[in-house]
Amino acid sequence: MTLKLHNVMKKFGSFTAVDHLSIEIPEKQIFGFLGANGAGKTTTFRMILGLIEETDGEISWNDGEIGYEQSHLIGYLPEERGLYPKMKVQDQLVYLARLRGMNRTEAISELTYWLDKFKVPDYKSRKVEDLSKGNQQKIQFISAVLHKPKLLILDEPFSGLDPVNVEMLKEAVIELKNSGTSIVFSSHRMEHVEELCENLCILHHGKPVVHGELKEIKRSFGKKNVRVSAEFDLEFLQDLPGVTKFKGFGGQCEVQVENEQVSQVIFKELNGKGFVRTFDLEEPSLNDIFIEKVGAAYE
Ligand SMILES: Nc1ncnc2c1ncn2[C@@H]1O[C@H](COP(=O)(O)OP(=O)(O)OP(=O)(O)O)[C@@H](O)[C@H]1O
Repeated sequence: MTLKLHNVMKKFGSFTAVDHLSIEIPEKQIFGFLGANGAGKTTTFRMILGLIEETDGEISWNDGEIGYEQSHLIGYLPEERGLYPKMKVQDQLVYLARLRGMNRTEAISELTYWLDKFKVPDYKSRKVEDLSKGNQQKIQFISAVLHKPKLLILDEPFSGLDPVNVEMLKEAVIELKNSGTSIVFSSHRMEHVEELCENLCILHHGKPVVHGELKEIKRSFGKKNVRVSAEFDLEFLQDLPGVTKFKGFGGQCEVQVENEQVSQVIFKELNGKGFVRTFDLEEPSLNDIFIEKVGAAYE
């Protein structure tokens, strides 16, 4: 059940929020959707869900349209969290599950599973407004997955969560992927995307500037990072040709190099200057790639 967006465009008046976006979201994978504030991520999710209509282009799932029936196979965690504050957690989750075609018994069995998993089994009879923001978010996540969707769309699922809850949610996302759910999530945190996704897209002013497999994106970026620790001053490295960024001081530094050959030049330059404790050549981080493709234009 591949989700395909072909030349999708969304205009609000004369403003183009999403501009000729063509992406494929493979099934049973976790797909990362990145972009600075206002890049068009939420707008894209809303079009996939049919909450707003695309101005142009096509969105298909398994080569068909996403109609009422398919919408029951989708789970959505919106960016604006919205639960009924006065309702008790179990009543609310059962209500939302029934809207998606589940019966009460199934809903209770699923929600019990998830509340146990999130280590909050005793929240069933508590009102949503009495829970902390992070715990409300867990309940909202449960409401998005209770009906066992085939496609799960998560708009910034990790924002506002403490590190323990981030880990818990990540584990849940991985478990859902392993059970065959296709997942798309947006995030501003590159390390989450790096850890969870095989494929991703970076949007910039509504246009995809990077799209594809994470491994291939890193490989084709060309630039690499060299991390050095030595018992002598390394600042001279910043003046070498092919060194594009330098961070550090004294005997510790991380430099970005144009390509692998430059790292060999650095290695030779270090030779004979003193004791080198570590020398590591690393792939660029997704953060490096994001800053180069998107950040530079904002700074
Ligand atoms: N209903 C609307 N009417 C007019 N403009 C809109 C509407 N919805 C979104 N926009 C504009 O479209 C652009 C993209 O917004 P969107 O919410 O999709 O961004 P985003 O990538 O999700 O951002 P963030 O990371 O801040 O959540 C923004 O400039 C926003 O102001």
